[in-house]
Amino acid sequence: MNVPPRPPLPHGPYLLCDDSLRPELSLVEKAERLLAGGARVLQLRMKHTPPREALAAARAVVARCRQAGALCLLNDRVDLALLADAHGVHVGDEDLPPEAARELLGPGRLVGVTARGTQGALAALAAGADYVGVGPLFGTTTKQVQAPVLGLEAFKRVVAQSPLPVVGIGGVGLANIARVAATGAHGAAVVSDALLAQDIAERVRLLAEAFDRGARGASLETG
Ligand SMILES: Cc1ncc(COP(=O)(O)OP(=O)(O)O)c(N)n1
Ligand SMILES: Cc1nc(C(=O)O)sc1CCOP(=O)(O)O
Ligand SMILES: [Mg+2]
Repeated sequence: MNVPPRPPLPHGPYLLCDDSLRPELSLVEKAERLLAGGARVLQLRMKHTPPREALAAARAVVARCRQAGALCLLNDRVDLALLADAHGVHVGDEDLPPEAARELLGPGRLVGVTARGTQGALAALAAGADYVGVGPLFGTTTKQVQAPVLGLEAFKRVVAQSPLPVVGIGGVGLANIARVAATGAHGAAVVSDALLAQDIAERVRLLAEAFDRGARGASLETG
């Protein structure tokens, strides 16, 4: 049986639709605003949503993403990704191992894995991952991360050495996303800078413009 190839991960801002910020907005409302700003990849991160509500939200958000031509990845939850027909998952050390995620999801969906450095990126490749989320790049208050802040220089080395596309995460926002893009990173994951903005859609547009500016600078540098 022919399985359609998994979609490529788009370059640029990688937006998290998270239930821990802006509780006055539903996850679907957050997703709609992120997508209205042109988000091309969205990760649905639900740490506080009960299972039945999470399944309904996953189905609704995946449907919105598909309508908008964007990818939807589920944070942690391989079961919800399958039930909601999402484009894939993102898993870290406290989740199912990436090999198991790949076994369940098959070859047609994306598996993203958290890495703290180059060794983690090499291990993720061996485990069948499609990309790595590398962080924390800068300080963040969105999550207590049990790993040191990398900073741009160390992050740039990981980008250069990683065999997989790298998405930077942690403290990324409009003030620094161009510099993240200038490292050659494939993407930059943003949670609070987008979701806490008064106009979420406009913030996503600005983040994408700034990422493109930084990436163009990087490609001029490398010829
Ligand atoms: C793109 C991206 N990178 C890293 C993470 C962190 O995932 P994880 O380590 O599993 O932590 P939680 O998000 O589950 O708290 C991510 N979500 N996305
Ligand atoms: C979910 C997550 N994972 C991280 C990691 O380093 O593994 S940092 C993080 C939160 C990022 O939020 P913000 O964009 O608001 O700083
Ligand atoms: Mg996780």
